[in-house]
Amino acid sequence: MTDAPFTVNSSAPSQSSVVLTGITHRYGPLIAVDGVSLSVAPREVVCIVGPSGCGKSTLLRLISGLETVQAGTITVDGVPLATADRSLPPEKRPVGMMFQDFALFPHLTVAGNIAFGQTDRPRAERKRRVAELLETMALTRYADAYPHTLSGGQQQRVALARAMARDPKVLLLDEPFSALDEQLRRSVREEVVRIIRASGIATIVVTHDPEEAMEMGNRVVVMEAGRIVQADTPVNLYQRPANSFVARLFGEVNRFQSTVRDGQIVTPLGRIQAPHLPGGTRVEVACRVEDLELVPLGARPDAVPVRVRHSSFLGPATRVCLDLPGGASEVHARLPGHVDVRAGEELSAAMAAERVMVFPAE
Ligand SMILES: Nc1ncnc2c1ncn2[C@@H]1O[C@H](COP(=O)(O)OP(=O)(O)OP(=O)(O)O)[C@@H](O)[C@H]1O
Repeated sequence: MTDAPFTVNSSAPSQSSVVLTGITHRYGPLIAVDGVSLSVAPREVVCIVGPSGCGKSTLLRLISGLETVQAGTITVDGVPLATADRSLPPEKRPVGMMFQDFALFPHLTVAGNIAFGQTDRPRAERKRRVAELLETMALTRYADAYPHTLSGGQQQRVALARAMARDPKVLLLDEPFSALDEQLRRSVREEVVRIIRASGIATIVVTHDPEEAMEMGNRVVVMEAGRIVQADTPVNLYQRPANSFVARLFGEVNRFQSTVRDGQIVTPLGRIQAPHLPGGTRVEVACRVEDLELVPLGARPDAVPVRVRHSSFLGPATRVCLDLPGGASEVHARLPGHVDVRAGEELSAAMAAERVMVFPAE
């Protein structure tokens, strides 16, 4: 059984580049960001993930200066960018931002788009930087093309080049791949991550896609209702989620409400040992669908008889919907590959005990 940790670790290991401390932001009566503290180290890619409206974009807008800080502080390399009293204008911040619709200027060429905003640099230096970025992004031969003549992936790289053109200390990417179709998204994502990692710029990516967050981030920050619920490595988020919300964000789970009695928790899928929890504690037991084991009926004494309601072949896995005894509720299992089970078939199901999660009942 996994003990769910309730602490929130949102600090980067060392030498933080971006540090947010106690950021709270309201829109009228609505608290969009609620006491967020977060550090991102140089070379680190941190992904912020959470449902629509949880405050992800507001956080990015506060760092970039598009929104004024009301409470808390934001520093980059120890230099304050914004407090409730003082604020650097967006153009003075060492921050590059890329938006979900790329926001390229249609009347400027690719080179013109990348050069935009570098007016504080001598012309020769600006040209050199644009040429360098065109090469990094494999866009040199499109330098004089206009954005509408480029593919989605190419436009994406122009937008990234523009965000990187002023050599920012921090890159902010807001839903960077949502305008791309599914097939293109994966390859462009890999490309973008490679470029970002090679640049060494501390990067914050906002996404609502947990898989994207896990794939891109050294650390993933989960937000819910304006707060950080957990900030951790993808492995820890999956294996030791702080609560049921985080567990469900990173995969489908079977959930049961129960109460601890005599150091045990009884669920429809068997008993779980919980010697450290006081009797009477209300808990939620969660078991990922891939951690529900199916064996022939009667093959294991600790398994519970179930009846297949239906199954779906998904390519890499087969998802099986099962009725529990009495038909009162259903559970789901996800088995690797193609598994030939038929509706009505009787099997036994058991939770992989070492991976069952127990949370305080919500
Ligand atoms: N300018 C604004 N005025 C009033 N309310 C706003 C404003 N911008 C955002 N909000 C509200 O603040 C909350 C947080 O919004 P935010 O855009 O930061 O969330 P999000 O997590 O980025 O959502 P999404 O994934 O849908 O973009 C939401 O309830 C939103 O409706």
